[in-house]
Amino acid sequence: MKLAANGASLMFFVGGNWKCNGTKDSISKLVFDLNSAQLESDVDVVVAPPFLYIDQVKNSLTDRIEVSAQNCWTGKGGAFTGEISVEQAKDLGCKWVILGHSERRHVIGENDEFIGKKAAYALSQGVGVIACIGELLQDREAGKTFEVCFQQLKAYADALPSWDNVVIAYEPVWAIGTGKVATPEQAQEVHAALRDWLTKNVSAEVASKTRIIYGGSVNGSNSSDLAKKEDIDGFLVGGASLKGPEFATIVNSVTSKKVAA
Ligand SMILES: O=C(CO)COP(=O)(O)O
Repeated sequence: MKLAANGASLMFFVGGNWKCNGTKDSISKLVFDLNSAQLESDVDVVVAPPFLYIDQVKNSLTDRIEVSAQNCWTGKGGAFTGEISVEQAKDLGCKWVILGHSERRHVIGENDEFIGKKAAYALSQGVGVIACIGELLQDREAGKTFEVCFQQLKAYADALPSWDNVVIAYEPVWAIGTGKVATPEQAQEVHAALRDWLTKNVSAEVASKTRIIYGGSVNGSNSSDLAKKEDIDGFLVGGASLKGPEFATIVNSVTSKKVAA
């Protein structure tokens, strides 16, 4: 297991990104299943419901699991029709916000600068950032995986005053929702390169204490092999996080990490 600068191990982190899925009824069932699940204690567990259901989830979900927003506005609220401010997400009990997700970059059209602004503002309000990055299939095929990921990481580095409350989520776009998971070796290679980039461009301390989690077709069958890799500090899960028992299996894959350490 990767050690923080102070010698303590990095806490495994598993997030469930529910995306734009669910109804009051299906979410109530999912919360029931999560509340009934046995979760290993040494894992930070977070779920990100759609905004409209955050209050319902906060009011019914065990405190063992923290709640994240899936997006936020770049600054304080006001005359921004359709937007949600960090203050509002925090008011409903969100401790985290997912930013820079590939669906926001490539479907909605958000760019690095806009994402960086959001991240800096969220941190300034005491909300942790799950900072997503990842290359498209065409980038990987053109041998540009590192170049693209480093550029996205640099945009965060340029915008953020501190990395204290940040988790990096490496999510190769070709693996998201496709059932085509990165192999443990492919994911490890990028995670190690990202850590190395942080060492050289931010600091050795930030590199060793920042969790780098993997996302893209993670499920209950592939999570333990991925978790064994040294630089994989957890997961950001989409589809499989909509099934409580399977999400619990992914959370509990931390046990294979402990064996591998
Ligand atoms: O986008 C993801 C998590 O943010 C991953 O989605 P899937 O797990 O459905 O591939």
